[in-house]
Amino acid sequence: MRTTLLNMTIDKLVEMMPWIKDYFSSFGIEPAEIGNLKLEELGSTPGEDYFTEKGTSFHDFIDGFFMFIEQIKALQQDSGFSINSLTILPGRNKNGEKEAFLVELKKGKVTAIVGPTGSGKSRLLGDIESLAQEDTPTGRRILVEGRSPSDEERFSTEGRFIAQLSQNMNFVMDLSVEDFLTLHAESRMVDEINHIVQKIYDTANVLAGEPFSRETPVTQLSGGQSRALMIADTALLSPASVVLIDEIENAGVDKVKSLELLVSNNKIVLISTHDPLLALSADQRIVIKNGGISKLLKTTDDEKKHLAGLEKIDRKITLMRDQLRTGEEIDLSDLLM
Ligand SMILES: Nc1ncnc2c1ncn2[C@@H]1O[C@H](COP(=O)(O)OP(=O)(O)OP(=O)(O)O)[C@@H](O)[C@H]1O
Repeated sequence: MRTTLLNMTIDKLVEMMPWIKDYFSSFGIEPAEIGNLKLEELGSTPGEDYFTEKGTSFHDFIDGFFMFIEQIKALQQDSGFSINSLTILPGRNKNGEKEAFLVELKKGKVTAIVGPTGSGKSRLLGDIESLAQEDTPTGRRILVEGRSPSDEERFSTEGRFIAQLSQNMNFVMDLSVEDFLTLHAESRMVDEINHIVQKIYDTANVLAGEPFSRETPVTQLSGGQSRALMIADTALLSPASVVLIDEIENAGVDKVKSLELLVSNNKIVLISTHDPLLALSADQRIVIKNGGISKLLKTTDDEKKHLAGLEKIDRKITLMRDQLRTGEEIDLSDLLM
């Protein structure tokens, strides 16, 4: 790797690892001014004398450069804890009665949260998001890898391992989609920024019903487009290993594909939903009644067998909804009666 990097131009290195600009700056070197030069050529321009003046040598500068990369890579691996399991210890329902179930949530598995409106689905997501320790109305406790979370895990905003996609996504910054994704990729210190930005953008366009351009300001995206962008961003760039989703079905995104994308990235996914297709796509479902977890159901083989049929019905309804929106006549020909 050392030889490959020594043969790359400064421009290419900065494109791959924007954070290395800081290393050059610490030697008073502005990378943009020497962008065309290969790393190994810095021995002649600015030259050995320049490094001597800075109290070092070209050799030490290069050694430091590779050490800097190693350190940042180690930091990247540490940022965002990788979580294999969460446990929900029983709290109380709205009548103060104890919940009967302890629920384990495992990496790569989807859990649906179902129950009537106002029953407490969002509350459960909120308990998990805040890693509740008997300090919310439900009195639940959430364990991380079977132990109580540290204060840092609960309250630090750095390296949070839980991402929440809420029903309303409001962007406060007026950036284009491309600038927003680039900014996020830079802050995550990933290599190949352009590549990941393109991948998230392409994926978001597949998930969103109506396509959007990279130049669109994020504040002008429709509800469905902004959710699609955040889902793709969370799945492909966020270090979070737990993703909480509040009612994806009304968001105007391809819900099944969204779920597949999140699960394929080995995350713990919880989704509050009224949608049978989503609920049965999950591995298990928590039933909430009157503020408490009243049942924990594993998705049965029989239910899974019917998923394909359910998906067909769902596609038909989506098509009819689109026809309704665009003022076309609704095609009822192949509707099952
Ligand atoms: N165990 C509980 N004890 C006390 N209050 C609770 C409990 N569970 C939920 N609540 C409260 O009940 C209210 C409704 O809960 P919540 O918003 O979570 O319902 P929901 O199922 O998400 O509803 P919707 O389907 O309409 O989004 C909230 O104010 C919530 O804090």
